[in-house]
Amino acid sequence: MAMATIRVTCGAVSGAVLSGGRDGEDGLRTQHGRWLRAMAVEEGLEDSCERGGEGVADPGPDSLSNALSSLAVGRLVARDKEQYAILRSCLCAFTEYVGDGLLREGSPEILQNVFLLLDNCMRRAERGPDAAMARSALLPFAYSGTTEGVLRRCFAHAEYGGGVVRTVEAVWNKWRVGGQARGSFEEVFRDAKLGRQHGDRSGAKKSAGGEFGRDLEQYEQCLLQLHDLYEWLSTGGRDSSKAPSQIKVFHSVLFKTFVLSSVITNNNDAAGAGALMTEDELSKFAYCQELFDQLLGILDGLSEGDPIASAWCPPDETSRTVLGEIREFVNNKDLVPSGVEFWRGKFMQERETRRKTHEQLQQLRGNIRVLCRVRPLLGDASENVATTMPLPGMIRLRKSKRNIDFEYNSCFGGDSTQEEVFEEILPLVMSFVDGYNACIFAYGQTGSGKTFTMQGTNESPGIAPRVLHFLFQHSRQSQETGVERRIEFSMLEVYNEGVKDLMSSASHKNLDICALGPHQLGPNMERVPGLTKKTVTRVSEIEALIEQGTRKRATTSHSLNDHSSRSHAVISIRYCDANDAEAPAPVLHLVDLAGSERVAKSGVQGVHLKEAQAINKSLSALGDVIASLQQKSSHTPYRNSKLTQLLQDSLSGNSKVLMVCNISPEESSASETMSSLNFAKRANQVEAGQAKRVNPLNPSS
Ligand SMILES: Nc1ncnc2c1ncn2[C@@H]1O[C@H](COP(=O)(O)OP(=O)(O)OP(=O)(O)O)[C@@H](O)[C@H]1O
Repeated sequence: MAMATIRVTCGAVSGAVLSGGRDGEDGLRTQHGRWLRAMAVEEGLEDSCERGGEGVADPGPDSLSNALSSLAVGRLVARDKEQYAILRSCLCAFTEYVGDGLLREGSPEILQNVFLLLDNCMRRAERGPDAAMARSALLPFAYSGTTEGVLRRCFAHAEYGGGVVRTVEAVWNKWRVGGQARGSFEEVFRDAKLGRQHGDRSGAKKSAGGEFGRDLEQYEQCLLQLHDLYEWLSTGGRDSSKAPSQIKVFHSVLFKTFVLSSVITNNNDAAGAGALMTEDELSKFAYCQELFDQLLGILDGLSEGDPIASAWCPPDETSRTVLGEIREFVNNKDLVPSGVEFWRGKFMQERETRRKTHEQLQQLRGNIRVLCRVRPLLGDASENVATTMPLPGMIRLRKSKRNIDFEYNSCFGGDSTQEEVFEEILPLVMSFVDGYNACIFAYGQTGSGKTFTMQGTNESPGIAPRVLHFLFQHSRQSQETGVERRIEFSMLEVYNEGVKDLMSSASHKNLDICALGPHQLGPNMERVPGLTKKTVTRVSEIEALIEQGTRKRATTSHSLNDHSSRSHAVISIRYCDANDAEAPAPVLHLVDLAGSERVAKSGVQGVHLKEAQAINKSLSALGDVIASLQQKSSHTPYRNSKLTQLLQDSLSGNSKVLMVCNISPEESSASETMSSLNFAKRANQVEAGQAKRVNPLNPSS
């Protein structure tokens, strides 16, 4: 319905061109006819002018009107050379009028229509089945230096009203995108204004209704162009080689549409809601906005590698700002773009491929893998949430009204289960049973779910008990194939820079850490000599051991967590060859770090303040080690804390390492969350190198 109305209106535009608008001086039509006749003679088209019905003196309103309205709606029958020739003559005539300064204050419609047609010609010449013909017929004319000169003169007529200026600007911008014009619109416009010989702005001011009408006409043109572009973009079989030229058109149409839509909206608002628009105009306006949204939706969903996405690069800052505004404008609305699903699917597919490739590369380099887990909201469900997961593997943090995106190997939301998390770390556990050292450490603010993830509860067991269950299963299977395994379990804590054995029934005395460097420790040498190791043979023993260790572990209550761990807990599991006590066995460390919150925020004092300071010292030492590994420094400061001395074997390339970054979703925790996410990002960049098998317990794997 909307499209039919547009054609009628465009016909009226052409009619205005032919009748010379409101010029009325010495008869534009006569002059026009004179020019056209000369052109027609030059082109050898006298016959067709005569066929127009009004003789050679005037090519006839019908033929020209038809040709112009065809052009205006972008429906020119291209194969008709004759039509192009007439159009070309017509355009030449109008342009010459402008060039000769014959168009004065009385002729804004003509000026505007000339540019509409110019604009349309350029569009026709850039695409469509008859592009080649249109190009040869029109482009030399439209892109010629003469036209640039004419455009410059037109700026001098800017006082005809905002509508004309905007049309000129849109045409000019299109030229700039095509690399045809020199200088920016603003510069040329300013120059033209300075060089203007006469002109009375106030006298030439148009009524709001007049300008508004012209804006709508242009808007209709945009609508047609947008419609074509939308169809092209949303078709799966579109030809990607045409993407750059399509995007050029797209840029300028979007720009123009945006300018026009704000002008129309402003005009309408100024005159009272809906006052200037008829119902039909409103529906056109809405249709245009909808198309516009859909186009942007498609662009948003394009993957990085898509030729359109790479061509979609705003030419300068101004356009970038305009595009930013367009996006804001579109994002404010609650539209579900229909054609977007296809592109979204494609995008997700490509993203997944990219993620897998990236992961393979990380494995080759021996990067620390990072898994991020968001704790569900606890207690006050009305608290504002600062974290979302817009895409797989991505965490978005909203902080100080800004969105910051972080990408990791995998991310888990508040509704994730312990099973899902274990499934994600299973490849690492498989590597461990295959003979590699491994380390999983949980990092995060206090109360963010580290202990829940690493140890869990009886109802919802975490990583440690699940790993042990898995090892029991695995050892049973290998027994069937004649290989006997033994599982050794130890648990210690680093508390106030002392190392304590959590499995020992003896007094809670501190243990020493072997001073040898990471590559100096022999295969069966102990990093913590004297640490109790329990051989576990039954599933039922596991829970009891973990519970015993956890009971002994230092916890306290402070303002952020009722049962906060004030120490770093390390569970170490050895998977040994039961028949060969001398055979080197791989070790898996499961590290539940103490909370990384700032001392002031936890609100502790006295002895707990000392604990907090020790935690901060060791975590900042861990941060220094990570930074040094990330920067590949020649020296890594493992010795600065007990925690880093303990973890040096895992971080120095002897192990496969995975970090779980636990975060709290609440807005009030955004600063702590940000620092955890940054820490995890740095850790993810660490290339520790490929770990080697300690002992190929399973040579076939
Ligand atoms: N994914 C989850 N699902 C359900 N409850 C959770 C989850 N993560 C954490 N919790 C709950 O949140 C609270 C705090 O979790 P937890 O004690 O594991 O945090 P923490 O990071 O270990 O804290 P701290 O560093 O102070 O020891 C606990 O009551 C825990 O049960």
